[in-house]
Amino acid sequence: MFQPVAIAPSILSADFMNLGRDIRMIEQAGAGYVHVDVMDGHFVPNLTMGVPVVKQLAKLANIPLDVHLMIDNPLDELPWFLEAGADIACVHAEVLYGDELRRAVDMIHDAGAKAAVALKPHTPPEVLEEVIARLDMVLVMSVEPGFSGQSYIEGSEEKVAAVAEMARAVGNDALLIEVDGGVSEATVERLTAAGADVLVCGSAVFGAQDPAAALAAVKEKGDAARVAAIEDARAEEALAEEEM
Ligand SMILES: O=C(CO)[C@@H](O)[C@H](O)COP(=O)(O)O
Ligand SMILES: [Co+2]
Repeated sequence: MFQPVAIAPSILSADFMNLGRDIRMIEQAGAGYVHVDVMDGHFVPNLTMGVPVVKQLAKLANIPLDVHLMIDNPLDELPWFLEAGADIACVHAEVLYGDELRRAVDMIHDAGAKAAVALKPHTPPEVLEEVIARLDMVLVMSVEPGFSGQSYIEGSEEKVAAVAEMARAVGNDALLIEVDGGVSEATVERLTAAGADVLVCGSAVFGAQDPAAALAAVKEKGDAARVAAIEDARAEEALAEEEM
């Protein structure tokens, strides 16, 4: 069944002096989430925003906050971000060892939020094996985390397809797959055709002359590619049945 894609504009690329105005603008343009890039200067070489800003964003936004935690110590800091109002809390698999990934997912769910795990471009989806059945979202990074405005890493859509296959195999039909990094009108179609549900857009939206129109254009292309992928799959099924 067709489910429209959701756009999650990254507030990191917005005007920090006018966050309320920019949030209203993306809400009116049809954004599904506000993507919040928290960077600690350790896990990534950039320092962005912390708990007080997330708290203010939670007050401003009428759509869910999707908080991408690019931090070294998520188990220590998760409680603060959950308390601050993260609707989706997304931790990086690369800094969680042994049973820590499972504990992070439990901590997020116990706080009533949705649990997401992010994978850097070189992290294989197999690291999700133990938790994928219970996850609400997987974030596939299509650039090295740290900065907005980077170019999409070609082939990232293959990881999206691999995550979609893993979710199907464990029966997690509700899992959302989010893609983050270099998503634009030029890259969205291959991503949604591969199974992406949520598209983070930083520079493609806030760097455009008309951000609302840019958001709508990415969404329109993503939805169209999704419809086409469903139609292709149906046609293949019908052909296979005829041949039986
Ligand atoms: O998490 C990150 C970068 O680490 C992203 O959310 C970017 O901030 C998205 O920006 P664009 O690549 O869309 O410009
Ligand atoms: Co991000």
